[in-house]
Parts: sequence; structure tokens; C-alpha cells
Amino acid sequence: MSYSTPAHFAACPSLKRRSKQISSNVVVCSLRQQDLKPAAVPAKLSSRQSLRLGVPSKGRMAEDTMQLLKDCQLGLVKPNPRQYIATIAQMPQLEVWFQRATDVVRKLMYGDIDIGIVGYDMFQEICGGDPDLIVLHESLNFGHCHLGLGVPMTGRFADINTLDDLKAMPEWTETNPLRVVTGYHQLARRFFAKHGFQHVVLLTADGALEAAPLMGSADIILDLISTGITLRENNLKQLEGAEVLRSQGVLVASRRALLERPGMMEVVHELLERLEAHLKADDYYSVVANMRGSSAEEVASLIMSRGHLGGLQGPTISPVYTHGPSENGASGVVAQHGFYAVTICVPKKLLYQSVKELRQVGGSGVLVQPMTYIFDEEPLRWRRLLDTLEAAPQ
Ligand SMILES: Nc1ncnc2c1ncn2[C@@H]1O[C@H](COP(=O)(O)OP(=O)(O)OP(=O)(O)O)[C@@H](O)[C@H]1O
Ligand SMILES: O=P(O)(O)OC[C@H]1O[C@H](OP(=O)(O)OP(=O)(O)O)[C@H](O)[C@@H]1O
Ligand SMILES: [Mg+2]
Repeated sequence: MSYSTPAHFAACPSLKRRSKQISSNVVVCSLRQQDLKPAAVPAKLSSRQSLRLGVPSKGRMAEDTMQLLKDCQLGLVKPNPRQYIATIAQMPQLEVWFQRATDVVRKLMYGDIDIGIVGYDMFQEICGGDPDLIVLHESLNFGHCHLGLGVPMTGRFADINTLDDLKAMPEWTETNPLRVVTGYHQLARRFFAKHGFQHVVLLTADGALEAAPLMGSADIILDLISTGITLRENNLKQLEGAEVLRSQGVLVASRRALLERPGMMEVVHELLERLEAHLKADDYYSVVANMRGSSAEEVASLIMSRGHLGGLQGPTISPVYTHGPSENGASGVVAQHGFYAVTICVPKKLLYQSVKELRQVGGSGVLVQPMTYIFDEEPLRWRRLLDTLEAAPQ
């Protein structure tokens, strides 16, 4: 292993000692124990009987994770806030463990938990490429952000707007490498190597990275960006063409636990069913309207002549009943002639357009309701998981 000694580290022997050349002159400066490669996964599953789900204990992912589970009727029962273990009344076979987001990923690798909910960024940083870990659900629809590069708006970066501009800057040399502060060393190292950067030093900070360029402790940052407000408020701009990774909450599991722990596949099937059905329903409204027409078929063709009203599989059309004489003349309940109730699923973002189209084809009395679940015959991701488990680990 060759070691580089960039000028930046020359004044600081401890940094110099720990800087390690990874590829060309991309240098990783490992300052913390947690930046080191994690220990190998134990060869055997531990003999515990319980099944374990790890969820973030703090930070923005914690609240969103709890809310998602609650929305799937999987609310956590935790007797007091300082306790790190909880249960789910509807899934008594599952223990829920609260851990820092980074530890959820590590404990999955070590086999201390079997399933986890984390940000895809952390999953990729800590164990991207681990053949034992499988992403069961890649879009839990919270924690949307991306990893990108932030550079100062002024000074020598004033005209630097793209990754190519940054790469073409003549300043960065072996003795004066580009100093990038980030909490994502693995992803950063791969990104800069992939884009052919020659002289880069990665530095570490645990938070408030956006302060580093102004403070002078780094040239640029590589961090999570969501609204872009933190960058802007710290006089930084996002570099175009420098998206390192897109991220949101994901559900991950250990392949070995899936294959070997009794009851694990049933738990995962139920989790996927609930999550998929709820997350799909989240994008739709259920819309009911009254429609005039001489037959259900006529109403159906009117509805289906409008692009936005087809629903998921087509409209449901039912007669509307009223009190009246039945066929034998006795009083009873009869279908109102020429009057139907139509039920369709409408994408939330097309709601108003759909209501207008319903009116245009004679719809009235339009009711709009939120949807809680849309269960398909089989969750898409369950089928995908079965295929993945059948295939050899990559
Ligand atoms: N600004 C953001 N917008 C959306 N999602 C974010 C944002 N920042 C972080 N995340 C997501 O949340 C995850 C956890 O980040 P968060 O900052 O809540 O925890 P942390 O960094 O572990 O805790 P702390 O910042 O308190 O040390 C990240 O891995 C990422 O997936
Ligand atoms: O684009 P924005 O919407 O402004 O969000 C981006 C900020 O959010 C995260 O920080 P966080 O709030 O977790 O603070 P931290 O730096 O202390 O982790 C991230 O590290 C950025 O600093
Ligand atoms: Mg944070």
C-alpha cells in the first residue's frame, strides 16, 4: 500500500500518518474509528429466537419512520421514551430496536438485527455492495434528498458551476489537493475516482459541514441536499452534474436471516404488503360521482372516453337504489332507471382535472375520499425478493 503525503497534511503528523492513498491521488483521511472498514459479518446466525427490526432512534428519519409504520397500522408500543426496544401489537413476533441511523446499518451487517429502515445514503455509504444485504423496498417516500457538491459562490469558485469546471481548475495539485469535507468517505472516494479527479483530500466532520469553506477548513463540501437552503444560507452553491447519490428511506434485510430465520419470510411478506398497499394508496383519491346514462355500459364508455377517469383497472359502476314498487307491484326497493354511481381511483395530482372531466360527461355529486390501502394481488417487491433469493448472491 502506498501512502501519499499531501502538503495539506505535512504540518499535522497525525493526519499525515492516517492519510491513505486509495486510487491515483484521491486520498482518504480516516479520522474516526467509524470510517474504518467494518468487521466481517459473523459466519453463523446467532441463535436468538426473536426477529428484529431496527429503526432510527433520532434525527429526521426517526419521526418519519414511526409515522409510516403507524400509517400502516403498525404503531410502535414503547412504554417510555428512553427505552430502546418496542413492540408492534399487530406483529408480536417482531422486536423493534431503536438505534442511531448509522448503527441500524452496522447492526444489520453484524446480524444483530434482521430488517432495518434507513436512508439509502447511509446504507450505500456503510455497506454498499455487501452481498448479504438486500433492499426490500427502495422508496418509502420520506427522507428525500441527494448527495451533492457545494462550492463557495464567490472568490475563486465564482465562475465554477459544473463538475467539469471544478475538475478543470488548475489549482489542484499533489501538494495542494482539493479539500472536500464530508461524512460520506466511501461514496466520495468512488465518485471522485470515477470522474477522474487526480488530487483530492477527504476530510471529516460530524455536522454543519456548510461552515467549513467559510471557516477555511475545507475548499468544498459533499453533503446531503434537500431544499438547498442550508447551502444558500452559507454562501454555497450546488455544482451541476455532481449528483453523487439520490436517497430516500429504504427497507433493508439480511439475506441470511431471510433464508434461515424461522418466520422471517412471513414477517417480510406482511411488511411489504402493508407498505406497498399504503404507499400506493397515498398517491390516489377515491372519487365517487353520480352519472346519468341508459345503461352501465354507456356510462362506462362515457367515463373511459376521458383520459384521466380510467381509474386503476377501469371504473366501478353500480345502480343507485330508491324506494318504489317492485315488479309484482308491492312496495320495495328498486334501481333508479338511468342513474348510476361511479367509483374511480384518481391520482392526487390529477384530482381537479378529473372532477372537471367528470362534470363534462354528466357527473354530479362528486365525493372525494382519501385511500388507505390499495392491495394488489401480490406485492411487486415480494416477487422481486423471491427472485433475488433464488439467484446466487452477487
Ligand atoms: N435535509 C434532509 N432532507 C431529507 N432527508 C435528509 C436530510 N438530511 C438527512 N436526511 C436523511 O436522514 C438521514 C438521517 O439524517 P439525520 O441528520 O436525521 O441523522 P443524523 O445525521 O444521523 O443525526 P444528527 O444529524 O442528529 O447527527 C440521512 O441519512 C438521510 O437519509
Ligand atoms: O438542503 P436542506 O433542506 O437545507 O438540507 C440539507 C441539510 O440537512 C442535513 O443537515 P441536518 O439538518 O441533519 O444537520 P446536521 O448537519 O447537524 O446533520 C444535511 O447535512 C444538510 O446540512
Ligand atoms: Mg444530520
